[in-house]
Amino acid sequence: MNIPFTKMHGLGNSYIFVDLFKFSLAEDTLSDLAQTVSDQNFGIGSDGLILIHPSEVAEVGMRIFNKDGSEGKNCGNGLRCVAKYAYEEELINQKKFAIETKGGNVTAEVHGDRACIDQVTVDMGEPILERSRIPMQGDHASKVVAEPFEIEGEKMSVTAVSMGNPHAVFFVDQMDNAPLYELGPIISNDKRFPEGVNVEFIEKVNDEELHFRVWERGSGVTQACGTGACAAVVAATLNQALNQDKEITVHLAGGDLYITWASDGRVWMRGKAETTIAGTFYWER
Ligand SMILES: N[C@@H](CCC[C@H](N)C(=O)O)C(=O)O
Repeated sequence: MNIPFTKMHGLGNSYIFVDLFKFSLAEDTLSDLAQTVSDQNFGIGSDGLILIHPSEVAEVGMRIFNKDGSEGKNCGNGLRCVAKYAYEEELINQKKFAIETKGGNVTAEVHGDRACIDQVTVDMGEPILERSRIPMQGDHASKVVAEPFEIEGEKMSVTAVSMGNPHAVFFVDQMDNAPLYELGPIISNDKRFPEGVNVEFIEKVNDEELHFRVWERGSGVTQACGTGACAAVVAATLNQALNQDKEITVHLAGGDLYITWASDGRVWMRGKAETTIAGTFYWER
């Protein structure tokens, strides 16, 4: 099979995008395809696969598959790339439009000329804080804010936020000491999170900046995570480390994202989206 693709990234969080407005893929191939294209030796090399598809409830739809072939429900960096692609490729004519995800619909606005969209703002909607909707085990209606969390003998405290996908946020005094590789994969698969979880370590720099590192469910350490950056700002605000309504600069390994948790409850994300290669992937399953 010859599959036309575009490789794009948001701050180094890279995905192989297949445009299902122009090409079709069978449902039972998607998980294998995600694993194959993501492999840097046998495929193209990426953090996963994103499908851009026609939607009945929005102008365009997005599905995200992680590197291990599991399907996620949302992807902040992917959304900015989908918005750039949809506008540049003339799937959409207006600069502001809705995108369907399995974690809910969002609204994106592209900035720049059709030939070159360099920034995208996304209204990511309201964070979900009830434990059962993260989902996380325990008293279902309660919020998980600075809750004691013991793992591998380490006593930590967790704040859990869903941005359509689950995030467990941990604050550290110094990012260099964050146990990203040691505890990231263990927490991500811990049974307290029945669907797994994206794991973020956050260091507060000042009232307007956070340092951020992530272990993504299904993909491992990545350069950036857009939904994770949103969850981090929500978690920092809930822990009284930040004020609502202020744009916060989140410093990720691959660059900066600008996140606002507005007092009407909605989370806004602004940042870059970039295209690196387009081509054809030859795949024999
Ligand atoms: N990189 C993404 C999130 C991708 C999905 C995630 N690994 C999950 O399984 O929930 C982002 O930018 O938000």
